Amino acid sequence: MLLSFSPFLQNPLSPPSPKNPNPGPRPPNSHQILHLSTNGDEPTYQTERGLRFETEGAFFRHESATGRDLGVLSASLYRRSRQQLRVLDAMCGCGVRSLRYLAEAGADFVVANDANDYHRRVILSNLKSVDRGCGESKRWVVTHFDANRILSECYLNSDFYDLIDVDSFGSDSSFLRTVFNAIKRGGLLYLTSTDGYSSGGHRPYNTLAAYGAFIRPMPYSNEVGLRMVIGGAVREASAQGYHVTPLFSYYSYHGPVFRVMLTVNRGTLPENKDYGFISYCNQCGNSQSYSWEELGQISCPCSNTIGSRSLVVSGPLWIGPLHDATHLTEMLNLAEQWGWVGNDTGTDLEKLLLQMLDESDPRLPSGYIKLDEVASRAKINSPPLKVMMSAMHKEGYAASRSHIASNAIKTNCPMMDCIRIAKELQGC
Ligand SMILES: C[S@@+](CC[C@H](N)C(=O)[O-])C[C@H]1O[C@@H](n2cnc3c(N)ncnc32)[C@H](O)[C@@H]1O
Repeated sequence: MLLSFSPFLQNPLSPPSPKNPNPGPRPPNSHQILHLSTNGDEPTYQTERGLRFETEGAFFRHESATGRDLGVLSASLYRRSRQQLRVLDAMCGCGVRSLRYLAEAGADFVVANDANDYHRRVILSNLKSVDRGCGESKRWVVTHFDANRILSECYLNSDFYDLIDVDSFGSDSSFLRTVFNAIKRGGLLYLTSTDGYSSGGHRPYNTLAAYGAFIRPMPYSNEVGLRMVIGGAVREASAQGYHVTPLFSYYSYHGPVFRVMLTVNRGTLPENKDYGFISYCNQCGNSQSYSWEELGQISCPCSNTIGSRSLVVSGPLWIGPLHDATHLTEMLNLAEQWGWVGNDTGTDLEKLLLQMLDESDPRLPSGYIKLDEVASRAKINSPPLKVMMSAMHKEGYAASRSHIASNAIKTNCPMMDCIRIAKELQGC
């Protein structure tokens, strides 16, 4: 049951006023016990981009630093263009993102929320560090609500956010019902899913039940995973009178993790032409995208039709661009300005952003072609990626690396021509 706050109580999310320094009533389901280190150990500290914070007992993964970097870059660009940034970090763990949105993106106000109030001491300690120990700040508040509840409260209190970060365990889909009503027009939604199993297409009916999309095994299932996350947001946004546009989409094999940054705007799109289906033909290796209107025409150049076992179809999912090239360029410029290019979080951010920019070429279709698959179909050794790409470019095809798979090419070159080019390169 959804509990709403009494109108006589302060909205738990509003910053404390000088008259009422208390950030709000404690949630009915939480308690005041602060769990300090029980074994007498010193708190464990981590450092990310020069910021020091505690993680004791809370969920924290160093491997997610790149995802946090990308989020902070987008948030900072938003802050610069809109002159304001109110963030709801709906599942903050130890509060590292909240800390980074405050310290690096210049957020004006952050709600650091995590259902688990066991983390309270750690989150408070981390956020206090942003004010250099000056005590409770007007710039942030720590809460311990279920994410769906806090998102619903935002709507009921007309308390809207410029950026909502949903960093859930597993699928993000159970938070999509409530999240749109808590976002400002033109605001940002940063979604994360760690459900790599569903995008693999091994249990399509389970995926259909959970996501409303029927997903079959395809060689580029990790890109399908990103398209599933965006597609879920497209569907739910549309049902609630909004539409979303991806700014960037990021897959990391640490997890695996699927992250997408979306802008949310009011109004459904009349056609939703980027929400459709992808087919993959196991016989010839070609993929194609289809709108809803084209559903009855699904077939393959090798004359496989939908009834055949080897032609599989996944969807509905996002079949449009994974990134906004202008936004990526701005992120790259900002990363350079901040001295963030280089390898200090384990991922070369410059290389990643450049790869994502290459992937933004509008001529490139959904999916990618793995060179192992080309080699196996051509019955030759796997061709070198750079040589293969350059040969494709010479023939006028669009071709780019994929940030998702190191030995794969995103291209509009049909598999038949990939095989021919690979053979020619090896003198076959
Ligand atoms: C993946 S972790 C978040 C990590 C954090 N954002 C970071 O970058 O380090 C997920 C967090 O969500 C919290 N959580 C799980 N279910 C939740 C829910 N329904 N509402 C709010 N928080 C939830 C967990 O306690 C956990 O700390």
